[in-house]
Amino acid sequence: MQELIATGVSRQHQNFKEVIQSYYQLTKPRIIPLLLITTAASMWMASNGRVDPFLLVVTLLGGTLAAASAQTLNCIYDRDIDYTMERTRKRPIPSGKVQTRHALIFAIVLAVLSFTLLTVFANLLAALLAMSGIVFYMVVYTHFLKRHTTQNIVIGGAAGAIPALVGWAAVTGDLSWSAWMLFAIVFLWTPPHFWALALMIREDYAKVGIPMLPVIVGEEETTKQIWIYTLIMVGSTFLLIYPLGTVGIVYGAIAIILGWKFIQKSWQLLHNPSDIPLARSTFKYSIIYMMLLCLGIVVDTLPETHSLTAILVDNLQTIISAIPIS
Ligand code: HEM
Ligand SMILES: CC(C)=CCC/C(C)=C/CC/C(C)=C/COP(=O)(O)OP(=O)(O)O
Repeated sequence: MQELIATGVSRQHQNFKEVIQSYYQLTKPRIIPLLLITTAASMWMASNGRVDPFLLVVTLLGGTLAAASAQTLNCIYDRDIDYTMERTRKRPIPSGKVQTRHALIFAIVLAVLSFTLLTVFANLLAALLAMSGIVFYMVVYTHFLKRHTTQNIVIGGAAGAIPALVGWAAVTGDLSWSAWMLFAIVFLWTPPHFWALALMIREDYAKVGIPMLPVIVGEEETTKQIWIYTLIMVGSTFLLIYPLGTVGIVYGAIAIILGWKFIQKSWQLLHNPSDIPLARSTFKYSIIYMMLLCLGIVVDTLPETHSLTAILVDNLQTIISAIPIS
């Protein structure tokens, strides 16, 4: 009955549209697009810029269903703390809009649909990887780590990096160093992404006893960790160029500009650990960063970009000699 107290909403009083909206909210839909962007970038890399549109659609759909299932399971498991935290108490389960049992059925249906879709239209490896994402996020992150260690999101972050593997596997049927490299980039990006947010909402986590890093070690140590992870993560983005050679100079230029800005933000945060607007801006930037970096991968791997850069390089001599030097 406590489920119904948060907002006073009764299940009997929901119309069809509200029911659909409640199930939609269970999937934490705002996070899914970025997971799909990493999947898509990986597909572009794996296919040298020539992605089969049908495969792209089914893989992204399968990925969406898997992520939605994982998030729904997380909403079920965390319904007690979600009820207590300000930010999460209006979620469908703590607010009494969806019954736990129905949410569980919904999550299972989503997972089955995802597995079937990916197995039939992509391949078994992509399907198994998507399922491993659900299991890892649910069992390793949500059950074992989230409530027990400050390293929860460092290790648990691997779940959020799995979509990068799904994309590569869907195209090639196996995994390569480049797939693992994109996985590593998302993995290393997760701590700065999440800890910047956790600096803003640490009181909420403290209230429910979740040992997120800023709650346990304070702001200064957290910003130090954000700084270290940002440096390693930005450095790692260049390994896709050398030694892996999967992307080229267009991606390189984009990675330098985006990475420099991320480093600047983390540096500022390191010197102003209590600056909440700065933490917010770093969190928001982390999302834009990942979006644009993935876009950089897509643009770089397009055959048109290759032709254009080849023409530019061929004509570099002529272009340079045409520049008037006084
Ligand atoms: C263990 C790893 C991660 C944790 C703990 C985490 C945690 C969070 C939390 C708590 C929020 C705020 C959501 C809200 O206000 O309801 C958030 C927002 C967000 N996260 Fe993460 N995140 C993780 C990994 C990722 C990954 C891997 C991605 C995608 C590649 C991602 C993408 C996003 C996006 C796009 C938002 C903004 C949603 C909005 O517009 O409100 N996150 N994250
Ligand atoms: C391939 C596949 C299906 C992968 C799963 C990827 C996945 C669902 C990643 C989610 C990462 C994330 C937003 C965690 C927040 O959880 P939280 O419980 O800490 O957030 P909360 O405090 O908002 O509940």
